[in-house]
Amino acid sequence: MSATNLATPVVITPSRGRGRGLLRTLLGTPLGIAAVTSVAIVLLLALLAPVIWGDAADAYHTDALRQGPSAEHLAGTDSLGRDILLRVLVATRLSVGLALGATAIAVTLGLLLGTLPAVAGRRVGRFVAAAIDVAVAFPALLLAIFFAVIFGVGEVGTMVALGVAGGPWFARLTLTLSATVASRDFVAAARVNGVSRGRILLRHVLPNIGEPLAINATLGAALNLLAFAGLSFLGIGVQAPSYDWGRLLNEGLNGIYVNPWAAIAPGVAIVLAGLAFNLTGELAAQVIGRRTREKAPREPLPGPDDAPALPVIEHGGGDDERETLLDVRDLWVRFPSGGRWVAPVRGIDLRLHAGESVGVVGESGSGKSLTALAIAQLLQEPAAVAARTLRFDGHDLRDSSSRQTRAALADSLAMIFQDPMSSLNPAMRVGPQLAEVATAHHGASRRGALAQAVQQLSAVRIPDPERRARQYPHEFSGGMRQRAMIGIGLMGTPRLLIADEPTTALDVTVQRQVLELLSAVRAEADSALLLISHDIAVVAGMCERVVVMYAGVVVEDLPVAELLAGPRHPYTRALLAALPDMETPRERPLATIPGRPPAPAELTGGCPFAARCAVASDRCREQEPPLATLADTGAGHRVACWHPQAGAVGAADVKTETEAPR
Ligand SMILES: Nc1ncnc2c1ncn2[C@@H]1O[C@H](COP(=O)(O)OP(=O)(O)OP(=O)(O)O)[C@@H](O)[C@H]1O
Repeated sequence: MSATNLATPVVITPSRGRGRGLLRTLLGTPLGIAAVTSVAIVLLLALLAPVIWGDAADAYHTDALRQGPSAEHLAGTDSLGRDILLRVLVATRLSVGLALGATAIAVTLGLLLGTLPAVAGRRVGRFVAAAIDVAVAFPALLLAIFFAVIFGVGEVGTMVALGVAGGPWFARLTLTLSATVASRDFVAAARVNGVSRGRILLRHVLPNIGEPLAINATLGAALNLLAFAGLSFLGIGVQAPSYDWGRLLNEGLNGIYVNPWAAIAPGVAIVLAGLAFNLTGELAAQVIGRRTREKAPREPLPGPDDAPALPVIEHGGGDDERETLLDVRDLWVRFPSGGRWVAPVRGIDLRLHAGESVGVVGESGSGKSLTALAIAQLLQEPAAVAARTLRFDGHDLRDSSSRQTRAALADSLAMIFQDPMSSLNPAMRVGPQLAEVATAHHGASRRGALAQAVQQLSAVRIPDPERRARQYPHEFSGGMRQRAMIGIGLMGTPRLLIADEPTTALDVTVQRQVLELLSAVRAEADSALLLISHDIAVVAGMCERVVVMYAGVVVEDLPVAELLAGPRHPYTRALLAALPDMETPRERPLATIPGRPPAPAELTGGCPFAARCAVASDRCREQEPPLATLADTGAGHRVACWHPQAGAVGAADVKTETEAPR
């Protein structure tokens, strides 16, 4: 047994969440059955074997000394004629009990030590953290032997020794996990609200690290089982007349040439019990990891999974003769929810030409981000994505497992997220983060890539780029971080930039600068832009075309010029009419669209905007209108409405809160 194995927990940090019935689901898997059955057998033996076979295992058979396996003694007898199999079974209680006891001590000690820096003052905290680091540096086996001598050779002394030796590992784990949680915003908020350190630890930190600790404790128990057997084998652990598997193994090895089963039987027991604990640890990890996942509902998936693919369109609808860069038709995103499928994105049609800038607007929850993530192939299980056409730059994205498709996405599509702090690596300097793209995609040398990174930082208007390239993201302001993200996006040769609310986290002046920069640099690079925003004014200022989304569908797709002249869908008109301008009377309340968009699970089949629409009819409530070109609009203007409006937008297009929806 290696010293590093001894009571050294394997660190598993599972995802968090709550769910029901998952344990039952897991019991249906081979791993679940194996783990539960094996651990149940081990525990039952530990409980019952000494009661049932305790006396028989101690009985001497002077007529059968050191015998091999026979019908009477299945694994043979030892030098005093005692039945080896019965002794192995009876030893389960002591072996498992001591391993669990040592684990309990290690976990308790680890929790106490690991959380002390969080509750004690800074100086004490630093001292404890340093002491833990020093203790972890010692080989755990040597520590255990050292403590066994101090606490006294024997089962209790060795159990305490093993627990104390394993404590620093759990303390280090607790310290690392709680430091990660302690830096989260909800802990900072609790601190600002005057919550005491002890309460923060109990209410906010420990519940968030309990699961990984529990899993590692289970795996630690398996390692302690092996460690205890090892120490007993060395003569430090359990002393005669008591016996555990380690002692039986030691005794068996003395007569291995006469009866090999005397050594094999306790060896097998150690391996099987260790395996049972390991399987339980694995099972615990899976149970916790899967708790957030919903089971796939039995009902058929809504959407175009079995529908034939649509023919490729080289030049998208309208009069635009530019090459079609992105062609999305009938795109669906579905999630399992409460035993049903819900579809927050329901058959989106979207086309982008090379170099074109298109804005996607809509209220929160309309499916804008999911659409972008589905296009960039960033959605994972349990999301189910399907489309009749999903082509980008000549590649069928539905075949995202193909190497060429992945390479095309990596090189030609760049994504800029809402929060640059979470999309930049906090442990890496900014320059190397930009340089990584040049190294990965263009095989640039380290030095060459860094020079390109500095150039790019300068191109996205970051002052003193050489110095800034050597800094970490936390040393940048929010606006500079977002510029750096834009810089990263432009390090490759992106044909399409998808920017998902790129300025939401920034203040108004910086927002404007970042948007102007985005507009300028993408025009220079001749990249197309898909700008997602809830601000129709921003989109109108930056894009050639606007796609308006509502409750998972596109309700209007129109050129910006027609948006200003007067859109046709009542929702688009209401969005525009609700925009305040310099002439909006200050004494009047701001106009709002009363009500809220329906959640994906609340959709009933009619037009999703009907409940909030001033011109909705019975037909609207019963039948969902298709997205179509109207007789009096150009091919580049499509609307999904049974009663499209005309003319300039006015106050009548938006209701105030006092007006009830019809
Ligand atoms: N993992 C998920 N499981 C179930 N539903 C989800 C999941 N992710 C998103 N949704 C639902 O999908 C809908 C659309 O979400 P999405 O993030 O695309 O909205 P959005 O238009 O980008 O909103 P925002 O402007 O607030 O970012 C929401 O109702 C959301 O609750």
